[in-house]
Amino acid sequence: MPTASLNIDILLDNLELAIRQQIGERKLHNPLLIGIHSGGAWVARHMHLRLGISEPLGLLDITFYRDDFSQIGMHPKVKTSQLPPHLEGRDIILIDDVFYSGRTSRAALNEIFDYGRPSQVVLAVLIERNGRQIPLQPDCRGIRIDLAEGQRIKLTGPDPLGIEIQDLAGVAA
Ligand SMILES: O=c1cc[nH]c(=O)[nH]1
Repeated sequence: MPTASLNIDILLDNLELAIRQQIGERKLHNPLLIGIHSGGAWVARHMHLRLGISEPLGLLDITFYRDDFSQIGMHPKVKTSQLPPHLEGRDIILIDDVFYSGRTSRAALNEIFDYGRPSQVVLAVLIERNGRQIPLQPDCRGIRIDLAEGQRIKLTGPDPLGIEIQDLAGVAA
């Protein structure tokens, strides 16, 4: 059972504003938007439209870059990464839905740097929650929330329809 719901449109508005500020402050030139599969891809699609960027959106599947890859089973569901061949010197806005431990962002950065050496990378997330495990943090966020132990953020599809804070104790296994 959800204990609270978050308004997606308000979070998307906040994130768009925060990204526009970063573009100005850091003087991002012709930024390339990259969404992390799967939750980051829909957020990135919204930002891509809202910011009116004509270059196709980049998409990143971090499965092979996960630090727990050896433990995630024999048949991981892998989507293809779609990135321009040259990231050298580019200004990149890397987008995810939820920032939690920081490990997904670490994996995404490693993959990006294997394609080339960007000039700048800005990390933008719809929701930043507590629980960081490594020294990375987003530059832009739609909201920052502190969850209690045993709570999680659940995005309900499609696209998504809703964002709920759930008590894990109330979620069927
Ligand atoms: O590398 C990663 C990415 C997400 N979650 C993990 O535990 N490790």
